[in-house]
Amino acid sequence: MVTRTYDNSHFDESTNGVVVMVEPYSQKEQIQQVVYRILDANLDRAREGLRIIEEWCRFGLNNAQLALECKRLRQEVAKWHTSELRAARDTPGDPGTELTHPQEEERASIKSVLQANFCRIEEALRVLEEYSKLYQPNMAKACKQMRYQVYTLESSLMGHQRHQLLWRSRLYLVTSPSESLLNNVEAALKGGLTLLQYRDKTADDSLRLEQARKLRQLCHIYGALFIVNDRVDVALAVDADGVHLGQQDMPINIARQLLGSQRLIGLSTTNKEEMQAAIAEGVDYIGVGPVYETPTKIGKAATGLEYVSYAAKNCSIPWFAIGGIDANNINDVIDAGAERVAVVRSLMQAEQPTLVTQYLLSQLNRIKPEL
Ligand SMILES: Cc1ncc(COP(=O)(O)OP(=O)(O)O)c(N)n1
Ligand SMILES: Cc1nc(C(=O)O)sc1CCOP(=O)(O)O
Ligand SMILES: [Mg+2]
Repeated sequence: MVTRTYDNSHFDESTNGVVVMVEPYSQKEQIQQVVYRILDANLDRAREGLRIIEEWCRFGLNNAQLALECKRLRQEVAKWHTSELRAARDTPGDPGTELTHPQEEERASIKSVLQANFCRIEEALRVLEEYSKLYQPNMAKACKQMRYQVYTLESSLMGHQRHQLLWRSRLYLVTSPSESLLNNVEAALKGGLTLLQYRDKTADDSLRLEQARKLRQLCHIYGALFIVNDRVDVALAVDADGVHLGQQDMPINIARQLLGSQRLIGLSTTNKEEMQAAIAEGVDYIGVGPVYETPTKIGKAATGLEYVSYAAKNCSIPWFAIGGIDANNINDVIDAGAERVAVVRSLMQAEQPTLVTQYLLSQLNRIKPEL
């Protein structure tokens, strides 16, 4: 039976030139087909991932600039998706189509959808970069460039997401050491909390890291922002959304250099001068307090409601009234002009943190529900 020959190396002298049976493809061609299939599959993967991100930028964020950047990248990837590569596709013969990971079947939040798809695009571009070296070295160079452009897009989009959520957050839970730290925090997240700060002034670093990692994971599941108090190194180590600093902590410009422009930096302020300096230094939000004296921060004199009223009139960035605020006095703080508050004891010592979270949020949402 004669099928096909591709080169003279298949001529069999022992049979006097009678071709008995030849491989349908030479080994070189077979490898080439495999490379084409890999390129085709990963071009598809990168294009799909970019489309998923683009849809969020366009419909979720209404952000034309980010959507346009996705579209540009998608078209750039498409340019390399030639008919030659598409022709190598063999979906029925691909054992990978049945393989899914349980994590792919469920996503906890938009943030995880975006992160998973950025990973997918970046991986696909890395595969394309390596295999296209066997195909067209120009394509390898282009894929490398695109991968770096996707990293930049990821950083802008994730930074944008963080800032949006910060502006929308009205209640901020600052933790205190507790046996039921994770349970309390999860209960508050269930009540609608979107901003959490891990604060423990005495834990040793190994416990601090372990707790920070667990809290970050919880926040990730509930789509909330996770901030670390005082420690830029811990924030970076656990990939937190940002850090909260006080007037005596690391200077803002150094923290910014370490954290970059996409992570959040909050600063405590107790008077107008500190507020104006904080805004000038480019922090993302400030604490305004202590409104009332509080055993959680012994030795810091209360600023009273006047500073809250001043912040309401003069602060151009998100600010959180803090210090002694609870379900009984929150309306006084709101009446003085606060739209956002931060609490420790009210939630960390609550018997039902979910209900208290819901109550505090309901009071804060009475004013300007559109935030
Ligand atoms: C939201 C918020 N506001 C203020 C503080 C206090 O920060 P700081 O003055 O650095 O004091 P410590 O919390 O480090 O004791 C805060 N943590 N969060
Ligand atoms: C950690 C902290 N910082 C403050 C500041 O004004 O800078 S007040 C404060 C403690 C707030 O705790 P509670 O809600 O239990 O009163
Ligand atoms: Mg501090």
